[in-house]
Amino acid sequence: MPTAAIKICGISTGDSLDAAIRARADHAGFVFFPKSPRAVTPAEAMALSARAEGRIGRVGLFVDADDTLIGEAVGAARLDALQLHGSETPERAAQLRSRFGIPVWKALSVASAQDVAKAAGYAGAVDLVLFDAKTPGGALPGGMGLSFDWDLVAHWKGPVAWGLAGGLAPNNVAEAVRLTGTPLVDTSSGVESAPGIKDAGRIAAFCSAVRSAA
Ligand SMILES: O=C(O)c1ccccc1N[C@@H]1O[C@H](COP(=O)(O)O)[C@@H](O)[C@H]1O
Repeated sequence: MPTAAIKICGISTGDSLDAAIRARADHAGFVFFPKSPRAVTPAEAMALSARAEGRIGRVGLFVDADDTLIGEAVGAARLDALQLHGSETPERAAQLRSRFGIPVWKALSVASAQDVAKAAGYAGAVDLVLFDAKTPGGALPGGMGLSFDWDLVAHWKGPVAWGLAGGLAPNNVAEAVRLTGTPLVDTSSGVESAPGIKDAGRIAAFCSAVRSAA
C-alpha cells in the first residue's frame, strides 16, 4: 500500500510549520475561519507561506467564505489549494476553482452512507473530497477531534480523489489508514497539546504512524 499523503492543519506559528516540514508532512493547512482557535489572517499567513515555499504544500481552509477573503488569502499566502469546510455546493466549488485556478478540496460531514454518497455530486467540480466527522451544530464544523465510522469509507472507490479527516491522532491513524486505504490523511486537534497549540512531538509521531501503515 502506498504511503498516504499527510496534511497537518491549523498551522499558525513558524515552530509548528517547521515541525510539520521536519516530519515530512505533505501539506500545511492555514485556517481562515475567525471562530477557530487556529485562525490566521491573510497577513499572518503571508510570513508562514514564505517559510513554507518549496518545502510543504499550502492549503487554505475556508468555511462559507466570500471571494474577498479567499482572494486576499490566496494572494498573501500563495495558496496551493483551497479546502472548503462549510456548506459550499458543487457549483460554488467549481466557481472558486475556475476563479482562483488552484485545486479545490471539499470537506463532507459524514455520519451515514447517504453522506458519503454526496461525494459523487462533487465529481468534476473539485479535485478531492475530504470525509470528515459531523460535528454538533453551533460549534466549529471541524477541528474538534471527532471521528466517524471508518467502515463507511473503507476502500472507497468514487469518481473523485479523496482523503480522511476527523479525530485522527498518533494512536489511531495507522489503523485508520489500514482499514480505509485512504490516499490522504488530515489532522488538526490530534497533534495538539491544547486547542490551537500544535505539539512537535505529536506531529512527528503522527507522520511516523502514517508511514508505518504503508
Ligand atoms: O481546525 C479547525 O479549527 C477547523 C475549523 C473549521 C473547520 C475545519 C477545521 N479543521 C478541519 O477539521 C478536520 C478535522 O479536524 P480534527 O483532526 O478532528 O481536529 C480537518 O480536516 C481539519 O483540517
